[in-house]
Amino acid sequence: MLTHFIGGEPVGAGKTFPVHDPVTGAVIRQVHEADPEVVDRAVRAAREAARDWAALPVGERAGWMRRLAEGIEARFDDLVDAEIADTGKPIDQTRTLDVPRGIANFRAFAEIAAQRPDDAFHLSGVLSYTVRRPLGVVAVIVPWNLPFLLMTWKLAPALVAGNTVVVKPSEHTPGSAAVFAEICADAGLPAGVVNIIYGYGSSGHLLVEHPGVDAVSFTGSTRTGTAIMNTVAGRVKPLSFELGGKNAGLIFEDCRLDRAVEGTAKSVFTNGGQVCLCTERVYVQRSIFEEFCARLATRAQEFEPQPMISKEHREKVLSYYALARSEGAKVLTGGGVPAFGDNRDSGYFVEPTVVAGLSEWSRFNREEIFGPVCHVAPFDSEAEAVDLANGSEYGLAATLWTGNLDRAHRVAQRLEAGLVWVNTWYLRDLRTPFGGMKLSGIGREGGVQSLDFYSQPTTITIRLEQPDV
Ligand SMILES: NC(=O)c1ccc[n+]([C@@H]2O[C@H](COP(=O)([O-])OP(=O)(O)OC[C@H]3O[C@@H](n4cnc5c(N)ncnc54)[C@H](O)[C@@H]3O)[C@@H](O)[C@H]2O)c1
Ligand SMILES: O=C/C=C/C=C(\O)C(=O)O
Repeated sequence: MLTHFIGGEPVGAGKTFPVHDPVTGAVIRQVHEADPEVVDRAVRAAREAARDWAALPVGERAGWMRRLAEGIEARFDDLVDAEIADTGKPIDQTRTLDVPRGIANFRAFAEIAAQRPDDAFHLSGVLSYTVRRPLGVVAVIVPWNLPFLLMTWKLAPALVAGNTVVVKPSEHTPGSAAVFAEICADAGLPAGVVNIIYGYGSSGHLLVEHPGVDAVSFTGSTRTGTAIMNTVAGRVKPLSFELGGKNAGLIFEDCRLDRAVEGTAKSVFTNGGQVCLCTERVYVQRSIFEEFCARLATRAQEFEPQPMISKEHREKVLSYYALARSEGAKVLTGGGVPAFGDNRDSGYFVEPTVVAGLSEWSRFNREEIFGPVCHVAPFDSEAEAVDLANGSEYGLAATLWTGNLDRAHRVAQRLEAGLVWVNTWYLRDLRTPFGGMKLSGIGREGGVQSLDFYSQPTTITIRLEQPDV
């Protein structure tokens, strides 16, 4: 039974809900669900801890971040196990991406914060400088696809900037957050600096609307982002939103085809397509279209299927497979449910899928699916490729494959996306701005952009005595 972590203590109040193993569908844990009383208790604990935490020198908070990174290292295997149990992710990915990024997130923000200078401006005897102070209590609401990576990506900068936090992980993936609560307690982190509560969207709603919450940092769907924005509008709480995507991949005839096929396959099928950065629209220059499609379809068949997070999400993805057919698509590979002949048949798997032949205006090509699936379409000119990529209401990420350096820069700078990868995908430098345009989000996190969101400046202006010379 997982209990909330509030004021440094386990709190086991409230109703409970089950978490399922996506590989087999079996119930693997029961978790307490945060009701209004629990949410209030967590926010109060965070408020009580806020003043002392904010008063620590940033170097000391950076020291805490390094200790948390060490704590994660010490519990590495437990975190891997918890993450795999809740998500069914491949162990290789969990050991090389999800958990290491938790460590890297704390280390990176410790350095960035400790080294950041404040601004100062001097002009004609007027000196202005800024001091930054934390926002107070930040609600951190995160999804199920990269649970530990995304939680720590927000926690580290929020904490090092001097805020205290109440985190609500996804109802599907509380396990790694529960291990992290133990890490905070074992490290001796002051009580109330990190509070973790569990529950569905209804618990998240109670948290963001609580008057003791000063700001909301949210990663999840555009639909939930809209709901949160409405909830907090009356109190004009600062929001950071990392939302959905409908990301394009552009494959030019001058690319290294083997790398483009492999990279595109990874960008479509990694984590079962359940990464906001995954490619769902692939545009290929006509001269190499047939060959590229054939090779991508072959590569899709080799991918070890990863389960969808839940029965409902699997139904959603399968409904898009059906939609593709009803909208007139040609299915190049997949489109169904794999049969294993063992207990995985009661899990939440779908086949990696590639389809073609749909209009840009089809629902399939406009809506985020969040599964191991893409649509492939040909283009004739660079200008057309850019227009096709930009013809989406989303603007999170884009990937382009070309051997022409001029083209790479020209196209990358014209794409309406917060992130553009050239001849690679999901390669990260944690100091860079991360986030999306249009329906994909508000603001950027990463590096000093995170510190800017999780703090607010006061500008102090002083008229200096003019020297008598
Ligand atoms: N841009 C990014 O960096 C990024 C990263 C990962 C995932 N995502 C997006 O996340 C989505 C998949 O995750 P999901 O299905 O868990 O998203 P979701 O929006 O359904 O849920 C995200 C979180 O919000 C909570 N929540 C739901 N309703 C709420 C409400 N009314 N008020 C407050 N909290 C509420 C959920 O319980 C969960 O913890 C996809 O759209 C994906 O693109 C974006
Ligand atoms: O599913 C979305 C992935 C988001 C990734 C990050 O926020 C990151 O790598 O920092």
